Amino acid sequence: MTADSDQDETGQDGTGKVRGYGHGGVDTVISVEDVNRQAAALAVSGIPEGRVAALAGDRPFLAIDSLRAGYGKMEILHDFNLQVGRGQSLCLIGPNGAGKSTVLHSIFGFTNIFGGSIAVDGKNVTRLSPKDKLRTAGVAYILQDKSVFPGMTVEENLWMGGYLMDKPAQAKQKAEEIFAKYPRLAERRRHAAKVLSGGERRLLEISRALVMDPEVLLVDEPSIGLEPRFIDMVFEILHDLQRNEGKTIIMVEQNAKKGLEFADIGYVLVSGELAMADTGDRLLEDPQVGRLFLGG
Ligand SMILES: Nc1ncnc2c1ncn2[C@@H]1O[C@H](COP(=O)(O)OP(=O)(O)OP(=O)(O)O)[C@@H](O)[C@H]1O
Repeated sequence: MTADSDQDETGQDGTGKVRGYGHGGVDTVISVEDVNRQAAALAVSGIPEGRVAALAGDRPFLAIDSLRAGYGKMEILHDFNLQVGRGQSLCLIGPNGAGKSTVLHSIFGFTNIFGGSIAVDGKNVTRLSPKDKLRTAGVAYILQDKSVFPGMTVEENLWMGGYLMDKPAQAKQKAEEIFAKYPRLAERRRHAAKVLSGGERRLLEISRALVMDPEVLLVDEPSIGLEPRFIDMVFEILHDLQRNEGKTIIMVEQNAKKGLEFADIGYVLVSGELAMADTGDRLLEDPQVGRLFLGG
């Protein structure tokens, strides 16, 4: 939680209530149960035919078709579809437990797939291992908070990002390119990762994924645990990677307002099903999204 607010960056205040991020500040309080009940009603009407494809433009770069996936024998995603064009960004929002992170886990190969397919640049990658997703399909997964190796230096953490490269020298060269781009990391290259601020640590997590030069970044909760000033910094970094380096970004973000402001495409996921799909801007203006996820 921040010093000047009694809610954390997810909009939850520790009482089981979700407090909104209305444009003029917090203006509604709605219970988690109410969010789930009302969100479930959203899923009933479904998505207009062709909407998912239209949002992704002419040709989807990453496409998920009728995916059924989960953990063990439990199916979490039911006939889930997603399409994103090359260089686009997409943000998944929705109630707790809706399956948002499971979408990222499934793309990267962390779940059991019961049906459907995942393609990157027209190639079927549904059953590739995480290692091959990274090495051959160019998909990187940026873990939630606390994934850096705290006792290792910043540069050692970056080199670890290249552990799948054929030669260690390649990872070191890529690390130098990253240091040139982010002086803030370069200044701290021989410091242990544990002494970094929250924002610097998130920058290191993102940078470590960049060592393999992926085309698709799966970003799980980039704002989690960060002070507001660092949240803005992290979104600016992601924005730069999308706009200036052409990365395709698929993100899960509890701070729905930030996520939808950032993303070209927004999806609302409810109980493992796609309930709404539109541009990020239009979802931000949608009264139901506003009431349930933005606080009024
Ligand atoms: N590794 C796992 N093994 C078994 N079940 C899991 C695992 N990870 C998630 N789940 C279950 O899958 C469901 C969806 O979880 P998921 O984390 O994808 O939801 P989410 O929408 O990202 O939620 P949140 O916003 O709370 O992070 C939940 O019921 C959760 O308990």
